[in-house]
Amino acid sequence: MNRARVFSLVALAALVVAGGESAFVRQLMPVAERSAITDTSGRALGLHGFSTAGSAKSSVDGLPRFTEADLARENADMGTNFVRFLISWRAVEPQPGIYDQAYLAEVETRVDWFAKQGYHVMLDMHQDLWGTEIVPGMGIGNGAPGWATYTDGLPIGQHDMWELYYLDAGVIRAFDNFWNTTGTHPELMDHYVNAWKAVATQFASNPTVIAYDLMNEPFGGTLQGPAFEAGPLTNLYQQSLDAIRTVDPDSWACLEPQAMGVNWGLPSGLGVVTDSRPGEARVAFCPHLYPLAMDLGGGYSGGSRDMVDATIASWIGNTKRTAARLGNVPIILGEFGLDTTLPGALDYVDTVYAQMDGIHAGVAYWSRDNGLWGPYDTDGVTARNLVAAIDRPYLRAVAGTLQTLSSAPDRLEFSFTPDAAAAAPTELYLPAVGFPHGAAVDGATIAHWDTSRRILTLDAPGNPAATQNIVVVAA
Ligand SMILES: CN(C)c1ccc(C(=O)NC[C@H]2N[C@H](CO)[C@@H](O)[C@@H]2O)cc1
Repeated sequence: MNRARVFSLVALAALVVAGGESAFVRQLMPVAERSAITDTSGRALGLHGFSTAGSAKSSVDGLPRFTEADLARENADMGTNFVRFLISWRAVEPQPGIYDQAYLAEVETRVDWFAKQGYHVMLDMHQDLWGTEIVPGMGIGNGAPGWATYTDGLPIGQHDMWELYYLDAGVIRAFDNFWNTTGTHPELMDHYVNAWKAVATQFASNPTVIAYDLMNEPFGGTLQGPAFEAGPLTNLYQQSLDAIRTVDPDSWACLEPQAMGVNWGLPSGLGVVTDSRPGEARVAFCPHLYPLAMDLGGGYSGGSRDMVDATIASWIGNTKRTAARLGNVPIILGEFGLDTTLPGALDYVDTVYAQMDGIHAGVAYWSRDNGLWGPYDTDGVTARNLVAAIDRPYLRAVAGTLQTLSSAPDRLEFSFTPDAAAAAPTELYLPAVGFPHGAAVDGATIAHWDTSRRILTLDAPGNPAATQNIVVVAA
């Protein structure tokens, strides 16, 4: 990325930070335990996986170029257990009020692939730059259907850097019409909400789908910062969750902040979304992390590394505060990723996963597509450097409340408060490279070691009342 582009984006971000959280609000942040995303056995889930896949943005059928064999390879190579699966409004609702049941069935076929491998699926209603029809036939954006695209004839230029399209009047207008900032298309948000209801109707009874990521990287058009996030964005999320709950009482709603600024470590002004379900709310906060300094091309080394580390520190603090404000909700890092040929790229990946361990956040790497950002070469088979970086020890599921977690290539250490009501045991994934002969465990007894899937299962603790401190090392 050239410097001019970076600084134009930073200037935009500066506009956003003005409306960010005040120091006074920060003082009020409650310091309380965040809830967890749980499975049907009541275990707190650790989620490691990929966004699958960017190829769905432009495919005719709206599905990613991803096969069951690709999933088997990913599971064998990296032991992942989670997928942020890209779907699109254009495919769900190709004509106003008409829902493509064949498409939803094709998505469910892929969900069943993940189910067979013991994965958890989050469906991501993906968009970038609004939709494919912002400039008919040019395939610039993705997500929204053509019938919901109203640029009102305002100009859209041509840019080498795709992000700069967000500055074009026609793109901004398409978003302004959707968010009803113009007041001329109040029907669009209603359609979006009902599209989510159609998706939730399809998957409400499918336990493999645990969450709905309500909108990818929302953009407010002329509305930026809290005016957008605490206004129409929170309103859309509330309406979407209310509609989902009429058919699906149990899936989590993952709320993304606006991408502008927040991806880069600035605070989010997202408002509280209430959950009508009986019992604990099932809302999660799902920001993305893309340090602007990484875009300077310096990768994760030298001065660029220092700036990236500062961004990560800011991002962690702001993310924790927003998750607390939303109701001490779980956190999923919905996207992070980079060109892994950049200097220090794998150190960056290690740093991000270590930081996510520290806040018990799930992680979906961007993305599962083949090539320089992904785990496999363009042939989809040859493993790239990223495979070894993502093949790392992690907690798949904890039969209680996680208190602390840290990991290294050949060690995983955690503490948790057991929940006697959990109907399944604590599980860990341990890669072959760090645990070639399995594991030795201090603080618990091993119930089972699945050598082929590399899953370690621990016995329930003898004294469930006490916090358990567990250290897992190579045997
Ligand atoms: C100016 N705005 C609104 C903007 C700028 C930059 C990004 C971005 O890089 N996003 C990071 C990655 N996320 C998408 C998929 O969700 C990928 O295409 C981007 O690389 C987003 C928004």
